[in-house]
Amino acid sequence: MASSAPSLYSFPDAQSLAQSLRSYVLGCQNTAVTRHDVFRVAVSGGSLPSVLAKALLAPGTGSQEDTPRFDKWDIFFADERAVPLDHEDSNYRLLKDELLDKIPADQGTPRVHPIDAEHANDDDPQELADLYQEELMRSFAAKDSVKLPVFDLILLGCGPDGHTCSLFPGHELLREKDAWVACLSDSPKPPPKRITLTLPVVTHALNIAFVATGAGKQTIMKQIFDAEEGRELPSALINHHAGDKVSWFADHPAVNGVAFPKRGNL
Ligand SMILES: O=C1O[C@H](COP(=O)(O)O)[C@@H](O)[C@H](O)[C@H]1O
Repeated sequence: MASSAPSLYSFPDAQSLAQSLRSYVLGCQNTAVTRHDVFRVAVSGGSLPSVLAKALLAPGTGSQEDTPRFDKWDIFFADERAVPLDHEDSNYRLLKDELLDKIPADQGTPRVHPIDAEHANDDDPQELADLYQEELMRSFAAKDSVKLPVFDLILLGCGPDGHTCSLFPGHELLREKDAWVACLSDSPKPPPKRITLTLPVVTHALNIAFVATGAGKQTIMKQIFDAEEGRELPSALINHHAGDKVSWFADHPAVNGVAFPKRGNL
């Protein structure tokens, strides 16, 4: 269990949320590039890619610290659906349409590591999970002894049921201790076959950010932050295990009525 609490930022509108998310992500980028000349980030699907694109594609101040350096980015996926990369359910396709295809040429080209269902047997999502774990091992394990990958940043969404990545409430995958990447064939949210980073990998990241917007998230946000019975929700487990490494970027409608202390600025 982490010793300290996550930060919950609340913004009046999409514009101010995007501005703060930009500062946060570029802060993580700059620290990572200074430290090891690469920024290793995992990205979710759902509502996250469009908010991230709004943050990163906006004109910046022109200062060095406010400039995306996509040539230094290694982009991985926090979860993916076992569908072709051009399928409308693909998280890769979503990120490509919202962000990757719109990056200005002078900001460089990221190295993108999709979870590509074409590389595995259709009926066997475990094969796809194994292949992606090998991809992570190639990227993170300079030595054979790396126990868990250390992402510089993992960007997460939170579903109205409290799921994050493809880790769903009450699902046995929440007890996974060894695998870096896991599969499921019984996702309660369609499509059923999915690949996901596991809880130990997510909580091992240096920084973890959730984006949760809209009144549709209000009930689950109260459960995650205020209610005893919400403690076992996947998003709450990440708060619990990663503590102050976790920052939530929410808008006012999503956190209306949440008692947990909220901040207005980074
Ligand atoms: O199915 C998924 O849902 C979550 C949450 O999506 P949101 O639209 O409520 O933000 C998302 O983070 C995940 O990547 C995706 O596969």
